[in-house]
Amino acid sequence: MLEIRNLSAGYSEIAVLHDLSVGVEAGQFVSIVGPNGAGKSTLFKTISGTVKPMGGEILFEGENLMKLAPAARPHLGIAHVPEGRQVFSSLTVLENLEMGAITEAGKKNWAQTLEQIYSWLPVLEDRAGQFAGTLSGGEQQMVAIGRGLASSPKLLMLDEPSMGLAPAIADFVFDKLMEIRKDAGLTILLVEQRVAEALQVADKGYVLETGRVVLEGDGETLKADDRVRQAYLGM
Ligand SMILES: Nc1ncnc2c1ncn2[C@@H]1O[C@H](COP(=O)(O)OP(=O)(O)OP(=O)(O)O)[C@@H](O)[C@H]1O
Repeated sequence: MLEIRNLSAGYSEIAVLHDLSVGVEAGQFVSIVGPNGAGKSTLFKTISGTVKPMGGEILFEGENLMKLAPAARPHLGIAHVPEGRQVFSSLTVLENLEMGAITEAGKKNWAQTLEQIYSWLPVLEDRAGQFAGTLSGGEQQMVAIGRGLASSPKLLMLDEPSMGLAPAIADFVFDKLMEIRKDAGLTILLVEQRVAEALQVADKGYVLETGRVVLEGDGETLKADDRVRQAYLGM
């Protein structure tokens, strides 16, 4: 579904991603883990189009994303749930979800999608009329995920959904992602600093360090890898 080949990207001529290749097949749950500053968010921004690549290729269902404006990419079925949630604070929960339904597929399936979002994340129905800025961090993360789902995507990209959340709430978010993926047959690309949890749920994982893929493999194997255990799991 998503094929990233030899990608280089960065800011003002300074490369942050170097010759990076990542593949995501339809229906897969793929996690990208790595320390602060490794380039995880930059990778997502390059896929979404807010960062311009310096070289390489990004293909989504065979289509060259680099030829498409950032605004066109959600319409192909790519949803980006950004780091730090970025909910619209002065809009209600429902209005935030509606903002996600900007794509043709999102508009067409809206009633059904909203029902499905509420069944996965009932707190959003309970708080539909509440201003998003007044929600807890965990609830705001649900809004951000719900807003991504509202576009009826094929690929849901989540940038550190556990950031700033208590461990129990973070676990809840991971469980929800598994449930949504199973129910909707959605493809998920996750960026996370919670390495153990992210690899636990993943079919495939990549370890990113200073903008390069240093390890890749299926989630279980990577979690058991000595280098991962020592560097990220404190074992
Ligand atoms: N707008 C920007 N302008 C210049 N440099 C940037 C910009 N955004 C990020 N960087 C730099 O790019 C590098 C990678 O940052 P990025 O946010 O992609 O890492 P990350 O792996 O997502 O980190 P974190 O887990 O802390 O969010 C860092 O050195 C960062 O300082």
